[in-house]
Amino acid sequence: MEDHQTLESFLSEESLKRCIQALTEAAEEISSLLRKGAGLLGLSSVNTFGDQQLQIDVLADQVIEKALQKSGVVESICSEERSKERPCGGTGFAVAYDPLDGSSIIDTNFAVGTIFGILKGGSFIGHRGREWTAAGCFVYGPRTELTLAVADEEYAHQFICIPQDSKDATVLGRWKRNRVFKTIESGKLFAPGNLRSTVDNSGYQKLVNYWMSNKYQLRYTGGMVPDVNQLLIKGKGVFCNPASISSPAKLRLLFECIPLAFLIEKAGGRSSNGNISLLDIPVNETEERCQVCYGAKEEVERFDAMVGQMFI
Ligand SMILES: O=P(O)(O)OC[C@H]1O[C@](O)(COP(=O)(O)O)[C@@H](O)[C@@H]1O
Ligand SMILES: [Mg+2]
Ligand SMILES: [Mg+2]
Repeated sequence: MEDHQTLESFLSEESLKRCIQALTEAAEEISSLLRKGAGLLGLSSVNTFGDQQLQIDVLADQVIEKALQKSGVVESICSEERSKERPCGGTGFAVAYDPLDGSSIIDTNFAVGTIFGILKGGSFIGHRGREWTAAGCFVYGPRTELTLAVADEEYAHQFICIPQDSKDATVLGRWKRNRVFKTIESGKLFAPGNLRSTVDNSGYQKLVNYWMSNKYQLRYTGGMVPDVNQLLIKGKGVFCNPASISSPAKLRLLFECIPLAFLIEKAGGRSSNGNISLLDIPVNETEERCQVCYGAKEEVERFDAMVGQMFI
């Protein structure tokens, strides 16, 4: 579908519109920083998860914070770089985000992204993804795109940022809908994260054998945003990142796993931690990590049956 509806006319609720406008402004700035190669080489410090941060991780985090503060509709924020929830100067929403996902593949010039989740109120703690207002991800590749799902709207929607010369164009008017994602079918495409865990996760090893002997096509970049987003675009396949004792869960429940589950389930796919939907797991702490599987119903059911949640 290419109806070119603007993001501005797609969003009907005024305060959500302001929140998403802030995120798109930030994404345009991050995309321009990435194009210039800003902050790629310098290491900054270590975040609350103990990950080494690049300067660009910290820059992207600050760009988003500033934009959300300006919006006036955000009560609290937290991010992968600064994981404690803190006030953001406005009222209306709590926003959680991974400012730059895929830091380890920025130097290779692969596609990377920003992931976000939005909930009405002041905190994510105690709430499940099913209660969220919206979630999405920006993809910074040859094109800058937004994949967005809103609780009150059906399906997941892709918007492309089309730079416009006209000074009159609103920021949201620059984002044009390109596709609507309604279904994820079973299809022979697999994106197997944390493969090292097959060493001591025999269920995952069996699942990989199943994919190989059934001639699935491997499509994995090491960036969660493009690796999960491709399931929507291709309308088929499976992504997973399971855990084992020697290779524990890496992905963050609040900043990465639930937002992408929100998108995938809105598009007719399934998500799981090996047992239940990621949208049914209440956030107890902003730092929680989780194993994940996303994709077509049958693929996620196969993951639950073969891998399950033994190592969570
Ligand atoms: O390279 P690894 O350790 O297997 O991990 C891959 C995963 O790590 C991530 O890069 C983690 O995200 P960050 O870059 O935000 O830390 C995911 O995008 C990806 O799926
Ligand atoms: Mg990440
Ligand atoms: Mg990150």
